[in-house]
Amino acid sequence: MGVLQLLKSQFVCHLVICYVFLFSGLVINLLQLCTLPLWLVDKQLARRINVRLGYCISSQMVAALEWWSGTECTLYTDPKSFPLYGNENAIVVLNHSFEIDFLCGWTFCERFGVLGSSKVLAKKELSYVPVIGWMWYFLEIVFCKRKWEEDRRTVAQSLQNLHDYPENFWFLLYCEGTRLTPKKHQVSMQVAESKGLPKLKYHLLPRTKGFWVTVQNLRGTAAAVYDSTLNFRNNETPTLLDILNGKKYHADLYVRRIPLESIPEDEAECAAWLHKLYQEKDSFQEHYTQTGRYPGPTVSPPRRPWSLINWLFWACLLLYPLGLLVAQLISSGSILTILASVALCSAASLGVRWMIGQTEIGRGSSYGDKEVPLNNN
Ligand SMILES: CCCCC/C=C\C/C=C\CCCCCCCC(=O)SCCNC(=O)CCNC(=O)[C@H](O)C(C)(C)COP(=O)(O)OP(=O)(O)OC[C@H]1O[C@@H](n2cnc3c(N)ncnc32)[C@H](O)[C@@H]1OP(=O)(O)O
Ligand SMILES: CCCCCCCCCCCCCCCCCC(=O)OC[C@@H](O)COP(=O)(O)O
Repeated sequence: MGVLQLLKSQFVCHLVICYVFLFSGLVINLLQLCTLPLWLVDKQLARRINVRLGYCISSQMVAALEWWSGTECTLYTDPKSFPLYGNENAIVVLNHSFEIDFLCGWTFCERFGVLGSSKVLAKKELSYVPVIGWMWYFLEIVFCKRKWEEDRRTVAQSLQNLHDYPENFWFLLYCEGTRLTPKKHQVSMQVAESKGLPKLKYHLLPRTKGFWVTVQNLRGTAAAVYDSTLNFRNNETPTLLDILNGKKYHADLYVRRIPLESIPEDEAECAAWLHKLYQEKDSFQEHYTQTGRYPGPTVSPPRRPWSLINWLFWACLLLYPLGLLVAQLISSGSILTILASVALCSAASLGVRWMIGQTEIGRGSSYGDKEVPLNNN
């Protein structure tokens, strides 16, 4: 292990990274709150400011992936579609098997200049996560309860609100609805069987209603669906803690651009279209598993310095007062103050650990792992 790698695995480094993330995040959340009155006066300006404030938070996690862990990203895509990426609104359909797939998604957003404005159909529980979840309120992220009867109206309304969004955005949709586990796969294949659909080897059966409602409500706003399949080389399954430890990975992303007009408007036809898409995704995954690559040409969009510059800015801003505080604390010699500070730091560390836990599949929801009573129609 090299010196740098040893340094990256040190707990004190993780504490510093997490301290900067947490405190800058809370400061930014506060600034976002201050933009509330502006929404009434100039909504588009408020949105643009929030895109930049949001960037200051999410790019820190991207910086951890790109600059701290040094993870590399290769894109497999049609060269004719490449110039459109980042220059149009799009719905991104991504496989959901990795703990950091959202982070790799963010990295690609960063490289195509749409990180601050990127959107997702996210489970409601994530809106309560401090920093990230709170930031999402101001970025008009669409939340769902994964209960169609409750979601159908709210999701459609939130999507409609994006019609006049002033910046290009990618809207991420994990149609599988939850992360893949052996149990969830088994249950979802039972559902596939009951619906007379071919079984999928690498994906859960996609939930079609969210896709249909998204496509219908973003017609005229988004130009295309980007069908995306993500994998890591050498069968690796990275976690956020691995990234914090500075472990390097290589992500491969296969993207096909599908014009939105080619997707059927009728709900049942749209559902059938999505099922077919997932069967194709399964075959790309099989190809990757067999050969270690996807079909077609590759390109490695370069990482940009902005995420690192942003992190360095917040680190300088926050580490200096922290240093002064620690020095003052030690020189004060007050055991009570020192104990109170240690307790505060421990609470903050536990809080961040809980946030990291939100990304862990082992701590995931039970959504989709219950046997469902099936009627064969
Ligand atoms: C590469 C570039 C990347 C770019 C990245 C861009 C942006 C990044 C931005 C942010 C990054 C941060 C990421 C944060 C990640 C957070 C992600 C999540 O929270 S995922 C969870 C929430 N999202 C979803 O669930 C979306 C998919 N779900 C749906 O669309 C659902 O339909 C729904 C709208 C949520 C409604 O849920 P509900 O449970 O009510 O679903 P359905 O009505 O669809 O379910 C009933 C339906 O499904 C059949 N069924 C039953 N059991 C199963 C099963 N186990 N598997 C499959 N199907 C099942 C059942 O028979 C019913 O069938 P039918 O429709 O025929 O009636
Ligand atoms: C600079 C780096 C600092 C790192 C330290 C701070 C880490 C803080 C991390 C907060 C992350 C919160 C964003 C969580 C996004 C999780 C995405 C996700 O994958 O959600 C799962 C859902 O899709 C489905 O849920 P399940 O039904 O599988 O359950």
